[in-house]
Amino acid sequence: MNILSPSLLSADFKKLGEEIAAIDKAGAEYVHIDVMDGQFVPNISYGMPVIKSIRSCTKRVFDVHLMIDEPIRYVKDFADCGADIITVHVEACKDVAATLEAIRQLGVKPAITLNPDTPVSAIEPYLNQVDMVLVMSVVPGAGGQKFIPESLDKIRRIKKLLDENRLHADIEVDGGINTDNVRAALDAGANIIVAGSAVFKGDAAENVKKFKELM
Ligand SMILES: O=C(CO)[C@H](O)[C@H](O)COP(=O)(O)O
Repeated sequence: MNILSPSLLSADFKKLGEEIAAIDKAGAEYVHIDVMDGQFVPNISYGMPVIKSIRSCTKRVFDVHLMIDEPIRYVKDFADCGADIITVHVEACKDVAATLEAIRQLGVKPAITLNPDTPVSAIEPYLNQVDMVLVMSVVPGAGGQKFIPESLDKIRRIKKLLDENRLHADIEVDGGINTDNVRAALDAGANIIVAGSAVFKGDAAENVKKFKELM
């Protein structure tokens, strides 16, 4: 089944609860939550207190993407505030295997991601430890950027590696996805779609429905 994970980064923060209720009711299966620390990426977004407070707004899966240095320091805090999936950057961890294992031990699904200029070979050793691989199709740090077309090849290569090794991890794609390119991402092998501005610009419920029809 293909899954939509709207990114709250583009939501209207002054009515976050209403925005989450709208995407939930319209059928989005996940809620994508981008945490930025001003170190791994230049921007700072939001963290544990916000996630804890919105946890009561929905029962949907909280898909937490940590754009932070040394995320192992905080994985327990994110698990405690309601994360169901925690994604860490291969570039941000001193010990990637230990970080993924720490997430697993907390009863949360571990996932790994890589920046657009990081080769697939960097994540290959960890594919047997993760429930999901996130392919960043923009440079992480901000919503509203243009999809990098080479990301489709990356998705295909990761899908091939997973299949060859009989691994069943999901493939998520994040950055610049809209109703014009979502089909290409799915056809390349992604099964979880993150969309921020294409969902929250305009009527979020209507936009979720349009995505779901195409998926
Ligand atoms: O991780 C992100 C940025 O680092 C966002 O999730 C991503 O960019 C989604 O926003 P949009 O769909 O507007 O590109």
